[in-house]
Amino acid sequence: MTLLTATGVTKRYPSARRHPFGRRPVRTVLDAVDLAVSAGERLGIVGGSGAGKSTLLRLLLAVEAPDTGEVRFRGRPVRPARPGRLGWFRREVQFVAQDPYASLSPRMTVRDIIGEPLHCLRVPGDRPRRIDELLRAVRLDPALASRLPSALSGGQRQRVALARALAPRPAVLVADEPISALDAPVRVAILDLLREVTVAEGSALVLVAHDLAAVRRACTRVMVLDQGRVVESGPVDQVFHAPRSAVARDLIEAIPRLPGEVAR
Ligand SMILES: Nc1ncnc2c1ncn2[C@@H]1O[C@H](COP(=O)(O)OP(=O)(O)OP(=O)(O)O)[C@@H](O)[C@H]1O
Repeated sequence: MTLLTATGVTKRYPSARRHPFGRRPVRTVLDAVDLAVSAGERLGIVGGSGAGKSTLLRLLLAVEAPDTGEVRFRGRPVRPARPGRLGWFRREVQFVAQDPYASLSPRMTVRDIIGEPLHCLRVPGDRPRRIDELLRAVRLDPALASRLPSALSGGQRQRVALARALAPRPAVLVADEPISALDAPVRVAILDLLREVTVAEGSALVLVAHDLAAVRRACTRVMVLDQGRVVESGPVDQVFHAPRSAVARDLIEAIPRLPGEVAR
């Protein structure tokens, strides 16, 4: 079953003027991108810096609207709207940010952070029980539930962010470079957890990364972006072993080895 789709999405931004009184040139940052995420699927989006990955996520999350094309969830068009109006969509599509040092409220305990979307999105059910279940799912010691984020390591914070995103049982979890702010050994653990916990919770995953090895560890399918265009997509192993685009070949060459991972 197809859940989240982008059809022909294009995004343009004005860039710097070349002359003080000249017209502002417009840059196409995403160019007619198509994407479809099905239930239970784990899609990686890779590309170099400036390829348009974060812009694509902003469109998929209805934070920004595409200039042309559209985003749909279960066939229903999704566009940025007043906060209350997208509640149905926020329950279905949740987000894990890149930096767990910035994305968690410093004054809330772990328990309150994980419970916040249950409260804000009015998710029915036994909330304390769901929070305990999530703490177990992301393998956080229940003793940490009363701590503030400042008393947690980077990896523990990212586990909290993951538990919070999974709390409303989203159909799709979207993660933007969720390991880039973490130390190398912790990265592998978080990637493995992302894979395991999305399978266990029945959520599809969209994972943005610079690094094809990270996507290979967590995802089944990959889409390669370059200068706002999809240059290649397919099963991760196929792209990894027989890349068709120069960009995918370069990304494979640039792979920093994850600890415990053997070279191609
Ligand atoms: N609000 C904006 N206004 C103008 N230009 C923007 C805006 N947002 C993004 N861009 C430009 O769009 C291009 C793509 O940016 P984006 O952040 O989507 O790339 P990315 O693939 O996520 O890069 P990175 O891996 O470095 O985060 C960049 O050249 C960026 O400068």
